[in-house]
Order: sequence, then C-alpha cells, then structure tokens
Amino acid sequence: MTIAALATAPAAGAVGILRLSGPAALEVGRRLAPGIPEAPVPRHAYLASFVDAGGRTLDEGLFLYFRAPHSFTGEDVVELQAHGSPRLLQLLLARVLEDERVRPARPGEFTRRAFLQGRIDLTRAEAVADLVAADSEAAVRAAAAGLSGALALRVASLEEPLRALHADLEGVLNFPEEAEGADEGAGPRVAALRSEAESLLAEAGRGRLVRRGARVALYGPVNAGKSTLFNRLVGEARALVDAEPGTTRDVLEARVEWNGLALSLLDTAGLRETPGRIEALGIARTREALASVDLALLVLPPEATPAEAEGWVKEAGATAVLRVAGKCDVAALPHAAATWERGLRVSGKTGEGLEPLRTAVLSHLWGEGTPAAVALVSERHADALRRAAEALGRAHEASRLSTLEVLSGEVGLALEALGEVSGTSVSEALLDAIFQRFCIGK
Ligand SMILES: Nc1nc2c(c(=O)[nH]1)N(C=O)[C@@H](CNc1ccc(C(=O)N[C@@H](CCC(=O)O)C(=O)O)cc1)CN2
Ligand SMILES: Nc1nc2c(ncn2[C@@H]2O[C@H](COP(=O)(O)OP(=O)(O)OP(=O)(O)O)[C@@H](O)[C@H]2O)c(=O)[nH]1
Ligand SMILES: [Mg+2]
Repeated sequence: MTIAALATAPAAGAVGILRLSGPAALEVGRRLAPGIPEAPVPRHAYLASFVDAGGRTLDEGLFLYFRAPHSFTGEDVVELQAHGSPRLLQLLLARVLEDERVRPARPGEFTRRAFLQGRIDLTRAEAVADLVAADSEAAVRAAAAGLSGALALRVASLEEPLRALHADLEGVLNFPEEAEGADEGAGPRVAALRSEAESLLAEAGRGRLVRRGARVALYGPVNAGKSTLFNRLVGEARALVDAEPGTTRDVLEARVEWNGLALSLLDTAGLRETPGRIEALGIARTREALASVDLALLVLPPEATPAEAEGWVKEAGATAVLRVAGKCDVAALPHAAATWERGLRVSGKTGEGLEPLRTAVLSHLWGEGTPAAVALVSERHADALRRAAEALGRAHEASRLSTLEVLSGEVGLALEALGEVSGTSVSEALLDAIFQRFCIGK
C-alpha cells in the first residue's frame, strides 16, 4: 500500500511538503503535477504546477522522485514541495488520498518502513524521533550521533560476538564430533560481553539527562538571596525580590541552556522555623521540589553558621547538595563557606562567582566528558540491556556449574534481549509501541 502524509508541520511556513511512499507514489504524484515525465530523473528537482481535479492550478512547486530502493523508506518516494499554506497542503493531500491505492500514513510510518526495508536499524529509527524532539544543543548532537549509527555500532559490537558464541555452543550441542572444542573459553567470553553490556547500561542516566534536561533547585533559609541569584542565572527578572523574608511562596521554574545542556532551574520558598500559613504551604512545595531534582543548590547568607548549614543540607534528603555562599559582595566577615570543599562564593547582586557556579553545577551533573558524546540509551534500551546483562550473569554461572544446554539457553536469551535494541528480534507489538511516539509524516 502506498502511504501519504504532510512531512511539514501544519502551520504556515515558507515551504510545505506532501510525501508519498510506495509502489503507486509516482503515478499518483504525477496526477497532481501534469508536466512531469512518465519516467522522471530520480532526485531531480522539477519545477511543476500542482493542479486540482479540474486541472486548475493550485500552486507552483517542486516535484521530487526517489526511485526504490534509493530513498528514505527504500520504496518509491515522491515529494511535492509546495508553498507552506496549510489549507493548500490539505487540498493536495485530499487529492492523493482519493486514489484507492493510497492511505494516510500512521505516526512514524515512513521511518518504520525504512526500518522494515532494512535501510536503518532500530536505534537509528529511534534517533530520528529523538532528533525531532531534541530541545537542547546536546540533545541534537547526541541524536545526530545516534542517527549516524553510534549506538548501533556499540550494540553490534556486543550482538555479533554474542551471536558467534551462541552458534559455537549450539554447534557443540548439535554436532559434538565436528564442533568439538568450540565451547572452549565460553566463561571468559561471556564475562567480557556482560561487562560490555553493563557499561552501555551505565550510560542510561546520562541519556536521560540529555533527553529531558537536568533539574536544579535553589533553596535555603529565607532572605538568603535565592531569587536574586535565580534571576541572574536565568538572565531576566522572573522572580520577585524583596528585603522582607518570606517573599517567594511558590516554586518558580525557568529553562536555561548551559554548554548545550538543558536545565530547569527552580526558585523555591525560603525555609524558616515559624512561617505564616501561606508561607508554610510554600515551604511544603520546596520540600517536594527538593525531592524531584537532580541537584540542590543550598544558598547560604553570610551570617549562616556551619551548624545551621548542616541542618539545611539534611532538608534535601537523598538529593545531592552543592553549598553556595551568597551575598559575597557584603560578606566582610569570614563566611562559614570558607570551610566548604568547593568554596563557591556568589553574589546575585553583582554577578560575581556565576561562572564558577555554572561550571560546578555542570561538572556535578556530568563529571567528565561532554554531553554531546553520550550514547542516547533510552529507558527501553536500558530495560533490554538489563535483561541481557542478567542473562549473561546467569550464563557465566552456568559456564562453571551447569550443562552446556543451560549455558547456551541463557546466551540465547541475552541475544534476544539485545535484538530488541537493534531490532533484529522485535515483535510487531514492540514496533507499534515505538513508532506510536513519532509524529505523522515522519
Ligand atoms: N525533503 C526531504 N528532506 C529530508 C527528508 C526527506 O525525506 N525529504 N528526510 C527524511 O525524513 C531526511 C533526510 N533523510 C534521507 C535519507 C536517505 C535518503 C535517500 O534517498 N537515500 C538513498 C540515496 C543515498 C545517496 O544517494 O547518497 C539511499 O540510501 O539509497 C533521503 C533522505 C531529512 N530531510
Ligand atoms: N548585597 C547583596 N544583597 C542581596 C544579594 N542577593 C539578594 N540581596 C538582597 O537580599 C534581600 C532578599 O533577596 P531575595 O533574592 O528576595 O532573597 P530570597 O532568598 O529569595 O528570599 P525569600 O524568597 O524571602 O526566601 C533583598 O533585599 C535583596 O536585594 C546579594 O548578592 N548581595
Ligand atoms: Mg525568594
């Protein structure tokens, strides 16, 4: 069946694209563009008139033909690149759908066909969706790396030796004479593959950070200068600032991008012992926010004692805390902060110490390396990798204590789990779930 959809967003724009893929793409596309030859030169941009059923011109645009298998989907593909009028594009789409060989594409169906035709593996198909959804430079770069096969390569370097090992084990089981000795060294081979699976799995956390961005909350005692610092970091006067303690009541959130990494910064209500009723509600929200973030910045006023600081650190519970000595422009007295490991001194008022603060936050979230270099391991990948690593763990055990059948069975299970990442062993239901998240026309 030939599918059709608009490849561009349903909004006015310079250009809008109607895309067809499948055996009838060329014939149906030519109906709308009468000047196009019967056998157009593939990948040549023809200037064409797009017409309605009565032959009246609707637009003048570009006609592109990609001949199977040299197209995005691997099938015959035709693109009508029109002016970006949503209404015009609807008319063109309705016309191609009048042909009984054509139906509307489902979400992600072009990419799904590219996968089914073997043009791209599953990690690259998913990188297409990651790229479309990317909303930071790091997310764009990581998705682009995935699209060019970075994750596919890492998975293949696990899957291929695993497949070879499985074949060796099955060989020994089925043809003990011919394949004698092929199972030698199975234990170490399994152990090496398991640690490789685990190291890929360990990147899931960074993948999450790149994809969703990091969440960082400013918190601390009332009047410490949190909102002033928040406004500085965000670059605009988002939060109210006042000399009155207890100014901030609700959690405020703003997005920034540092070194390409997306961060949500949260400003929170200051903590104190005897708040008013509304303020107490705000403090409850501060505690909720602290539980939900990747990192908490404890902003301390110059008068804070080390004992008080320790008390506030405890407020963050399990969340990691970075201590920040605030109002450093007025802190003539030795600040309690002088004793802290990072010695971060900032002033929201003058902007002093902002760069070291950003650097400290990023290095806490990232450690070494750059966000762009991360393999975008998704929750789905992590789940499959975890099952593969577990099966390899049991396989390792079996290599010492159990029969070859059991060992080979576990290696087979690991292979199957990995196949869900690359797409070599994947069910229709799983494909449905994956491509459901794509947009129509992708
Ligand atoms: N107009 C337009 N822009 C687009 C796309 C598209 O389909 N149409 N894409 C998609 O959504 C992306 C580009 N992806 C593509 C991937 C492969 C082929 C392709 O024709 N591949 C052939 C030929 C390769 C070659 O000649 O180098 C092949 O792989 O055999 C085309 C687009 C982004 N931009
Ligand atoms: N000198 C100096 N004053 C500051 C600085 N930051 C904030 N202030 C002043 O301290 C007071 C409180 O500032 P806010 O930013 O509202 O403090 P906060 O921690 O958000 O306070 P609450 O929301 O009430 O918990 C205001 O009068 C600010 O002008 C700073 O870096 N240096
Ligand atoms: Mg405030």
